Amino acid sequence: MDNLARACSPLDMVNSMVRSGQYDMATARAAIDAAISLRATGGAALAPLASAFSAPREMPFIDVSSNRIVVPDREVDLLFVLKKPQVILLGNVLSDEECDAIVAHCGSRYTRSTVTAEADGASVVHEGRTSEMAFIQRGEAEVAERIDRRLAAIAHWTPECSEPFQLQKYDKTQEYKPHYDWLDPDSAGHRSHLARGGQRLATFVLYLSEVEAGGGTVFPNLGLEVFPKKGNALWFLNTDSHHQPDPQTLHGGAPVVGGTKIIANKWLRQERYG
Ligand SMILES: O=C(O)CCC(=O)C(=O)O
Ligand SMILES: [Fe+2]
Repeated sequence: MDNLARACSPLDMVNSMVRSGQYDMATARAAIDAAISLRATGGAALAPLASAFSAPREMPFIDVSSNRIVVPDREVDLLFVLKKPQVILLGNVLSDEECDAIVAHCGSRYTRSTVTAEADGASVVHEGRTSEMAFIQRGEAEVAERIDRRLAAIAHWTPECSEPFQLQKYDKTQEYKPHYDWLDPDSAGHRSHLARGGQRLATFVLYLSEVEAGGGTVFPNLGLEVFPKKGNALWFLNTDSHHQPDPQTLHGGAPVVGGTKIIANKWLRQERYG
C-alpha cells in the first residue's frame, strides 16, 4: 500500500516481489490487485475491480505437440526445439512475397543501429552492433499487421503486448555481438524501458532474406548457431516462467560473410506496449 501511494507501477512491484524469491507471479499479481482494490475503496472492502494487468496468461507459448502448427492463415513447420532455455526454429512462417513486401516497405529508411545505454536508457550507437535498423509502426502496413496476427496466434500472446517490428540489415562483415534481449532491472537506463510494457519475455527473429555465407544467430552458452533462411522464424524465451531474466539466452548475430541479411525482430512484453 505504501508503494502504491508512492506511485510505483503495479508491474514494478510484482517484478520486485518475484525477484525477492518469496512469491510466484500469480500470487504477486493477486496481492497487488487486491491492494489496488482496497485502496480504491478507501480500505473499506475488497471491491472486485478489473485487474491492473492486461497480459492474457503467464507466459507466451508455442505448441510443440505436433510437427505442424496450424494458425488461421498458414501452416508452420516445427524444425527444432531446444528445451532449456527454450529455443525453437519454425519454418514457412512467412511466404517469399511477404518477406519481400516487408523489405520493400522499409525501402531506404534504415539508420545505423543503436542499443539502449545502461546509464540513462538513451539509444546509442555501439561498436558491438554494426547493422542498420528500421521500424514498422503498428497500423502502418497491411502485411506487417497480418504477420503480427500470425505471430500472436503462434505464440498465444496478444499483439498489443509486443513491440512494433524492428528490422535489422547486415551487409558483409556487419554483426551484433552477443547480448541479452531482456531488460536489466538493475540498470537505471533499462528501468525506464521496463516501465513501458514490462520485460521482454520472448523474441521472434524473422529471417527476411537469403544469406550466402555467415550471419547465423549464435548462442555462445548453448553451442548453437541457427543459419538464416528466408521465411523461417527463430523463437526464444528470454526469461523463466516467473518473468526473470535468463542468462543462458546470451545470443548474437554473427558477421555476414557474403550477401545481405535482413531480419525483423518482434519482442513480446509482459504488458501492453504503447
Ligand atoms: O541478427 C541476429 O541473428 C540476431 C539479432 C538480435 O539478436 C537482435 O537484434 O537483438
Ligand atoms: Fe537480440
